[in-house]
Amino acid sequence: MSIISWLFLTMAIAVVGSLYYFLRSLDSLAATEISQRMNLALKIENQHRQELLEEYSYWDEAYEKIVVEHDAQWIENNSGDYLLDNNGFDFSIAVEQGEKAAYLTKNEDAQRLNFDEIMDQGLAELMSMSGTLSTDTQTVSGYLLLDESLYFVVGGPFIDEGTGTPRAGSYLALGTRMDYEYQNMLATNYQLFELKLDLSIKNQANSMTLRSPMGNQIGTFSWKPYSPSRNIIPAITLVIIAFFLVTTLVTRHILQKEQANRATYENKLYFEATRDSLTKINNRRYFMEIGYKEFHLYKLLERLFTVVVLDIDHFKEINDNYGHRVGDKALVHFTKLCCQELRESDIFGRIGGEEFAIVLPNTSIKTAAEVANRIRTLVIENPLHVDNNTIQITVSAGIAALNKQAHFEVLLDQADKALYQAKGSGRNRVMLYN
Ligand SMILES: Nc1nc2c(ncn2[C@@H]2O[C@H](COP(=O)(O)OP(=O)(O)OP(=O)(O)O)[C@@H](O)[C@H]2O)c(=O)[nH]1
Repeated sequence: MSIISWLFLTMAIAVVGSLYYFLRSLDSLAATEISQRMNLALKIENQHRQELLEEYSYWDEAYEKIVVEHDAQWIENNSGDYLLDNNGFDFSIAVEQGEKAAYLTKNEDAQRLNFDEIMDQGLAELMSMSGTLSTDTQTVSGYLLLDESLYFVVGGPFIDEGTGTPRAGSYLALGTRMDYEYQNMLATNYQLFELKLDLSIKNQANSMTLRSPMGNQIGTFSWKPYSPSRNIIPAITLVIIAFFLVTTLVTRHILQKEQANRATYENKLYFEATRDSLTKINNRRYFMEIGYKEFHLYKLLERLFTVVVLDIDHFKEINDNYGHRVGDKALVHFTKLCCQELRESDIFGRIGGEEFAIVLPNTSIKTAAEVANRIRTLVIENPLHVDNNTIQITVSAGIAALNKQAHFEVLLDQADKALYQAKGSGRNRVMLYN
């Protein structure tokens, strides 16, 4: 795997790890918040119901009509339908003089309740707890299990409006059945999810225990923990995938561009190191390098191997008569003409100012002479046309073939000697070394 791939892998692990930690923390925070919200919900509901109870027990007329006058009609109307319907209670119960008399009104949902059951299942405790309180209202609340349903009950004595003191021997309690409707109301008002009341006693996460006035566990309220991660994960996953996709594409693009640049640069370097800058054919150094290798290979294989050295005749005159720029054009022109006569396998190079050499593998000295003569003829037939001048060029060539020479330079030197003879014999001719 490349360093980049390792880098990506490490980055991906770090991102996923951090995200996992972040989402876990988020979920845990949310779970704590929901649990706090649940506690607050029950506290607020408790407070609200206690305030309603206080309002009623501070009402002297209620005390007079219920405890003193026993006005059944008044009781029915005021602590009955009105109180229950308008404030969400399911029953109200007024107890007088240590249970001597009781007035119980209840709505349809609490029809099966009776006074004794309510007293037995916890109201007696509530009353005794109220009595021990030194507060003005002596209001107490608690959960009671009545007729297999859980009720939230608030209770306290009637209060003398004038003196503000509890009236001894009187007690008023209001109960709310914790039914589906009540749970629904809690869920909606306090943004809680999937609230469930369970009468079996379980100690589990995301739940709270409900206790009777005496502190006994009588039920469990559980809720669904809110997991923000579930909502965020698809979006985050998309963002991560998009991020890695874009990063991968951009990196790939940059690397490819870099590679292409490097390849172009290397090609350029290679070209500059091996080619003659004017004619673009092999320079002397590179010609000698590959010529040397081919020479030894063909010597080993005992195959035909010939070298031709070419030199433009009286080139100095071209320079002198038309200038160096035209001289350069003549060199390029000559090179192009030579190339027309050469094979792919031939090695052509500029080995001096106006001196060129060709390595002809698998070629006899006779064939090499034919090639050299074809070049010579082509050069004569194609004078250089420049700046309205027609410049006739001729070339002389010397040829040597591989036989017993130990080095490539020796062969080249022999071809050069033949060239010298060609020059000496009047130029524009091809001579063989012998
Ligand atoms: N324009 C141009 N001239 C060059 C270049 N390289 C060498 N020369 C010139 O080529 C000429 C070669 O002259 P000589 O060596 O006297 O040979 P010649 O005039 O060709 O005469 P022979 O070879 O004897 O036929 C010199 O004047 C060099 O300055 C080049 O790259 N461009």
